[in-house]
Amino acid sequence: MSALFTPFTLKDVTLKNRIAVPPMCQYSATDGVPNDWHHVHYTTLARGGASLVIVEATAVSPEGRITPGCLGVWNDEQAAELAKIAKSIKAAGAVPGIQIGHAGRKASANLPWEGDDHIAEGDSRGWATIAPSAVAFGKHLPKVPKEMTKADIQRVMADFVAAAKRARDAGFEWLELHFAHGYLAQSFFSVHSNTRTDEYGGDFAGRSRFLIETFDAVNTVWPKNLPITARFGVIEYDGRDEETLAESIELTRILREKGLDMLNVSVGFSTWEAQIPWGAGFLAPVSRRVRAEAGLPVASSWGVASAQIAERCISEEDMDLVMIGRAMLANPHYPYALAKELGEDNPSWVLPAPYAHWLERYSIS
Ligand SMILES: C=C(C(=O)O)c1ccccc1
Repeated sequence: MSALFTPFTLKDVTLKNRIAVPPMCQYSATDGVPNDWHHVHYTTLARGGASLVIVEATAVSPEGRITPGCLGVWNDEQAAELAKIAKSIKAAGAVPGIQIGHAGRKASANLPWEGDDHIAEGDSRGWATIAPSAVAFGKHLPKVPKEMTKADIQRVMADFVAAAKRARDAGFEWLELHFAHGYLAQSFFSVHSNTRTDEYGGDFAGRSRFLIETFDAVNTVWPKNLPITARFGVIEYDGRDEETLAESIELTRILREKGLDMLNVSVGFSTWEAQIPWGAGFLAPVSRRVRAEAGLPVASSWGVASAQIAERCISEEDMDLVMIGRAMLANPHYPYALAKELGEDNPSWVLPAPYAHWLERYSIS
């Protein structure tokens, strides 16, 4: 028995193995409403043997989308379609998760394959962006956001709460707050983007306040028996990694004390000047440190694309779940291949019975 194919329980949710599909934007919605692309996409992923499928970054408000093609959960029409997706993921044998977020100063962008840059001023497809400070990300995202007022901050937090309620009522059983990748919450935490001088900026406590208050607010409505998690950029690869890691671990400890059940460890992506050491499983040592020093279960991702790396991440306790994204897009049945390579008994039964039956009965190999 491999470590990768052991169950994992958080609160009332038990995952059948340690393989999760992380949120990956599909940029395929209109007005934030899921369509056939999303229904087929998520059902296909869920039938592939992963234990948890997390629906992509779903915006808590129209302005919170990264692009006009992003999903939203700010209205009942969106929630009704998301409920169908949650039901399909569960029926396929995986736990339905969803990531809710706000893109902040990275919002109002073209689709990645249509420029990946801010929509030009005057183009009616775009919209005004908001952020902790009137500081642009730069490069392909030069738009200067409006500095958020206290009223803006309270409104966005209320949007997160409303989004969590809709996700709960839609049947999702795993919530991930998007606190990573240079989007709004991360941009409050990062010195690259937050130059505020009020209580939402400045020192560690000020830069953490939006994330803590948003977590607390969402935690009041999320069911106590279901996991509440966050994806958070704990490192920036910007030359000040030890300071960032120390602050990130401290913030994670605070959130753990307030009820955070798991951290999905990622990169901050707060500056285009980051020198990210891309490579197979490159975040595993960072994930290991956060897990040990913050004292909570962690997941992580990025380059976990072989049976050996995936198994090692779990068996050596670098993380408790491996988030396998791009390899799943390349082969949605990748967990089946992993089970075979790791010598699991009856590997076909990682897949749903209608598939496993045929794979086992007339096995030629
Ligand atoms: C579209 C992203 C997201 O939703 O977090 C993203 C952005 C930067 C790196 C990886 C993923």
